[in-house]
Amino acid sequence: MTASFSLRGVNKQYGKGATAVHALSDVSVDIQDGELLMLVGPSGSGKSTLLNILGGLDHATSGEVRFRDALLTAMSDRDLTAYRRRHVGFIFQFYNLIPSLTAHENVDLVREIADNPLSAADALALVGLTGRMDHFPAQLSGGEQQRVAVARAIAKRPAILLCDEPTGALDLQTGAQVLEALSEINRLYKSTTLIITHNADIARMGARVVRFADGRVREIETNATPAKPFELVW
Ligand SMILES: Nc1ncnc2c1ncn2[C@@H]1O[C@H](COP(=O)(O)OP(=O)(O)OP(=O)(O)O)[C@@H](O)[C@H]1O
Repeated sequence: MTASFSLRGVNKQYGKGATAVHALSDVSVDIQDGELLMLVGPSGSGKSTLLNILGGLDHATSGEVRFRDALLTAMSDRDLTAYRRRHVGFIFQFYNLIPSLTAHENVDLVREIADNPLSAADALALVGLTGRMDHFPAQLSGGEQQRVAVARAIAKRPAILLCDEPTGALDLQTGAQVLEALSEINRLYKSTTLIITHNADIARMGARVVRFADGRVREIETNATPAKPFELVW
């Protein structure tokens, strides 16, 4: 497999002097193309900071971040925006859907900025929402809204899917449906998928689990047989 991301000595510091926060310290890791990787660790250990840097939302303070042949850490803001639009789908804990648009229209919006998108209907079918396309967010459950957010993220067929606590606001059953959708998309489209979770059970669905503490990678575990989302308990 080829490396999707290659990180070397990545540091991220917020602020200066005595009040500086070292959100990431000397992070070096390779992430393979098509991999499903879980990021775990205590609150404040740097997981979201790393995701934001990989997604081109934030800059590392020092070190190198490469995506395939491109050195993200040398890119201008404009190039990073182009990279993000072309290659990255984001899913956050809160779904951030536009309340006045239907599920179909919410997904359609993102397709306009993509080169070769899935149809909104196909993206919604992948997350099991064919019957809910014309519903507004307020007419959908939390799990369904999150699945619309997943459909929106995957409609542009991103090479990378970055998920920050995607089930943080959901119960077991609906959370498992969202994870099932992510795992299926990873299998079908081979999007490199990174999922942040606080939950040790959810982490078992990753082929690898990267454990953070104090802004550093403490451990990388390999799972020979990753768990299926519906086998997870939390
Ligand atoms: N914009 C910012 N300005 C200043 N400090 C920040 C900023 N963003 C994050 N931090 C700090 O950087 C550190 C890492 O934060 P980060 O959000 O990456 O942690 P996390 O592991 O994702 O935490 P959580 O699990 O609570 O989301 C924390 O100490 C946080 O307070």
